[in-house]
Amino acid sequence: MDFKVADLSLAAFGRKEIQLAEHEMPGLMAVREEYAAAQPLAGAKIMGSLHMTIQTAVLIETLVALGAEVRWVSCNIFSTQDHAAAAVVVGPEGTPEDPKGVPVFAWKGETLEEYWWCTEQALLWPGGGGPNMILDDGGDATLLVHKGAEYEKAGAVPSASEDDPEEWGVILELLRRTVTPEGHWTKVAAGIKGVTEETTTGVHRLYEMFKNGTLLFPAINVNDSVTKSKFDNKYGCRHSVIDGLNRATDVLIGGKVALVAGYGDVGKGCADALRGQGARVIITEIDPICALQAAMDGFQVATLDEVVGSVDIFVTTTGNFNIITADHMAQMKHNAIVSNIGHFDNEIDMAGLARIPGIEKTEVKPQVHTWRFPDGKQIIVLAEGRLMNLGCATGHPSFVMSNSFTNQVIAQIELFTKTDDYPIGVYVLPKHLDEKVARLHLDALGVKLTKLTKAQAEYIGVDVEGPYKSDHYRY
Ligand SMILES: O=C(Nc1ccc2nc(N3CCOCC3)sc2c1)c1ccc(CN2C(=O)C=NC2=O)cc1
Repeated sequence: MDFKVADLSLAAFGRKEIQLAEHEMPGLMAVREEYAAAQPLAGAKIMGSLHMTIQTAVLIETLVALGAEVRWVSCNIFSTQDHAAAAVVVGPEGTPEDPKGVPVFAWKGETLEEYWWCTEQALLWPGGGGPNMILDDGGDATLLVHKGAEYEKAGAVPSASEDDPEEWGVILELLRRTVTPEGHWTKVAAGIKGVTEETTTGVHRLYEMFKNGTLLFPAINVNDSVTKSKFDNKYGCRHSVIDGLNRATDVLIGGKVALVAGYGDVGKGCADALRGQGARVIITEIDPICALQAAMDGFQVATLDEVVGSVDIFVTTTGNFNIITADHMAQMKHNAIVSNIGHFDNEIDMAGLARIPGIEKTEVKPQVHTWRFPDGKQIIVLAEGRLMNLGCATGHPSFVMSNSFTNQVIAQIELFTKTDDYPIGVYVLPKHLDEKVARLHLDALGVKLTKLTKAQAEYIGVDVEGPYKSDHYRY
């Protein structure tokens, strides 16, 4: 079995954490039980490009339990947990000397060249050919296959231009080495029944490809399942914003003033968590509906300029850029904590902060820095303005990922076993499957569902077994 990970001797530690995570991932364990006999993924050859963490290890081993052959890479050069990668390669039955698990090509701290080499390796099946399914997070695996096929059709690989990002040059170099006159990537693309995509970035790329007529196989947008995005954004961040703050600082949140920029699902989760810790929470918002919701939920809604000098803890959640500027940071209290948990890394103007004459940056510990101004006042910035729940903690907890990843498994089964029902296009899971994901998590929480009578179901125009809401219902 081919693989490349940091250190197989970490496998035993990884296996112990996988066993703990399985207990907190009831949806995946329930799917293993429900489908064990049917083996719906028998014959599936799944290439996965998704953060190689302990929780993802449980996802991988669920796909294998349902009959799939799997090859895996991480979708971020820093996100691999090396003990998770080692445990997946060794497998539950193997040893570091005799690994019996799944080929993984991932380690924490890959270079860009190594990252794309890993993706290429995971797309090459032993004995030739490629996968017949992709499980993607951010769209890099889908991109490589599409660009390879495109350049084989064009008969040439273009050169990167001056202002292209470095990564694009790395991808073109790989493609220059791997496209063939016989059509290596064209054949790989032709062998793929479909892709299931985890996140907004990858989903956006898929809709763009479908719109411009270049999408080569159908895709299921897992991100927009209610039991994925609502859980990641609201419940995941409600947990991990506190986790990140506590691991990074020993600040007592109770009694302090916390500002949450944005009151979408991420902001709602963060505001709820910070209020739960006893902070007085102020919200900033640009959207009148979200602002009204925040007011109805009992939060003060103000502008950052009005309150910047009285806040102890800042959390940005907007998905926009330059929410907290260098000028704002210059007005902050001494030792104010500044953090971002929004989708991108540019919500806090770190470049502007670094340009302040006389500013002094000091690392307190990894992912925690003080920035001292010439007047002696300093602020504490977490994860250098990047996602603080990933830089300072371990992202979302297992139970939240169980919801996301159960959607992935159900989407893989749907696309692999009912391919003819999915002509090339981008789909969301039908609502009854979204509801199924929720159902699979209820027993673990001791939830007892109430059943509709037939008359009640008819009264509201639904089946007794659901789906219970219209497709445009906002949960
Ligand atoms: O991105 C993830 N993780 C991550 C970890 C460390 C890290 N260090 C970085 N740098 C930047 C440059 O300077 C050096 C440090 S970037 C970075 C990213 C990530 C996302 C979702 C899930 C999904 N997930 C799980 O699988 C389990 N819980 C989750 O949230 C995982 C990791």
